[in-house]
Amino acid sequence: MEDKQRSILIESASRFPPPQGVKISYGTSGFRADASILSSTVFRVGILAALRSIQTQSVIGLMITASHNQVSDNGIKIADPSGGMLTQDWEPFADSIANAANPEDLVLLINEFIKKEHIPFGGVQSAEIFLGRDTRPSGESLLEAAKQGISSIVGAIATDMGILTTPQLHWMVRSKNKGTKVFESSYFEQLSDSFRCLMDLIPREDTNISKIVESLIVDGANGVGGEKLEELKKSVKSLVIEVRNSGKEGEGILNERVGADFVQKEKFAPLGFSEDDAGIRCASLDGDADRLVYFYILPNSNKKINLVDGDKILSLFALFIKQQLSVLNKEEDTDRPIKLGVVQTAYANGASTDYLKNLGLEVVFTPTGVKYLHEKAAEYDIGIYFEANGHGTILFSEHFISWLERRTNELASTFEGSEQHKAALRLLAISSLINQAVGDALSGLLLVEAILLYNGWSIQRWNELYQDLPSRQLKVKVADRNAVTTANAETVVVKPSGLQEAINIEVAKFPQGRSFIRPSGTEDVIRVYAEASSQEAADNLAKSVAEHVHRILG
Ligand SMILES: CC(=O)N[C@H]1[C@@H](OP(=O)(O)O)O[C@H](CO)[C@@H](O)[C@@H]1O
Ligand SMILES: [Mg+2]
Repeated sequence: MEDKQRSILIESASRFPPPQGVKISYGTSGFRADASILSSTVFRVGILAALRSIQTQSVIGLMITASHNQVSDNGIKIADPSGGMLTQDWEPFADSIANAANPEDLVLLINEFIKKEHIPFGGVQSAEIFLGRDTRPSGESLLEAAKQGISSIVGAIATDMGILTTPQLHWMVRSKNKGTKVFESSYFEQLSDSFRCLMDLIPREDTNISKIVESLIVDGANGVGGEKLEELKKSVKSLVIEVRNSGKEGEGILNERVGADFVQKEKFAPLGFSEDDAGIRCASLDGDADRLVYFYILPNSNKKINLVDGDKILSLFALFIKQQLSVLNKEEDTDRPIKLGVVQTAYANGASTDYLKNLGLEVVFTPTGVKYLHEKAAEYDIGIYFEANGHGTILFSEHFISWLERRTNELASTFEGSEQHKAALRLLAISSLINQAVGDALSGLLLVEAILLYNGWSIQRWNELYQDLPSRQLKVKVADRNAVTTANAETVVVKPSGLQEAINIEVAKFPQGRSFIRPSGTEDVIRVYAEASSQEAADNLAKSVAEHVHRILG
């Protein structure tokens, strides 16, 4: 490293001292903590992003958000050139620089890493980083810290893309690196055009549209998603969407008893909804709009809901895509079978997995965290992944898209307007509607709406695809959550010894029982999940497993 570069780094890093006595770690999706201790982390991630941009010769994204966490928290997520999450190989480096005690140690770590990764550092170099942030008040000063980190690498520039949802920023990074338009207006246009295309392909004669025309009510978690949905609404006139908790001044606090995480975990209507909404199709976004769940309020139930979670969104998508593929390939065999795969985590409700397998689909499991699901889904021609909490998308391989485009053109010239042609057009529209970079509540919502309209289904009909097994999630605070290691997509505890045996004994006591534990990657707790044939049984199983965790880990 040249002296000039070194002194810029030392000087700027000294303005962002790390918090004393706190270890910050790169979690399930980036760094997250109380906003007041994050400026040095964000500054250092700015440096990392610049190095990643130099190495990949591509634009990198930094999103300042703490998603569904409380408003006083914040965090930073990194988008790689494809628009996906930062490559896992770089996570240890992120961890180590975030915790470097002083500017000298920081420079040392950077130097070592540049050599190890053969980053073409020094001389003439350029790097560009797109920055986005959600609506948190701490976002502005953290944005400044990120900019300072970026500009402390010679040749690196930061481009502020403004207040965005996380998936919008990932989409922009992906688009920029593919050489397509990156404006926010282009994002909205792509979504609304492909949605309209799906609408136009609904067979008029057998739609039961009248059944579900009543408006959709969306809980925006008082965050950025509500605001953006108001924008998107303007160009999808065929949908009647009412946005509540939209983040407007005075409407409520970000993620406080609102949002997808609250709705999914509590199975209770968010603030701003009442018994008057009973039976109506409702959806909820999380604080940075990368999660989506649906629900409807049960009448006379004190705002209890039936939750239509990520597993059911996944099932709706998988069923529709499978149907379209079978129409497309009806008469002649294609040159090769199309590989359709579904990716879930251990948190997926067992009933959803059974349902998907009964449809004849290939279902695979990965550890928790979208980075794992996304990577796995990318192995298929069409890979559909969702976490139960509502984060997921559908990935179409480049190879499959090219094949589909060729096929669509062939069909247009031979069987224009045929069912096969329409199925091909629908699949193409889906590939453009659904975010290819990362799970996106806004694009997911439009696809759900399009499929419900196509099927003529109410939310109640959709919910009946299968019945969830009762489940319970608990958190247990322990001395050191990292003492737990797991295997088999986190379903088996390897360490500490004896714990898995204890869980097995509990599980065997309950019909349809299933339970697993794992250390959270975003909170300092052990998570316990249990499923059984009745709610009482699931609650009891979770409780007894939690007791073992407490006994063994203290
Ligand atoms: C059970 C659960 O919902 N876990 C969530 C949560 O991770 P944990 O590692 O469980 O804290 O936050 C992640 C990031 O949003 C999300 O990917 C994941 O699914
Ligand atoms: Mg989120």
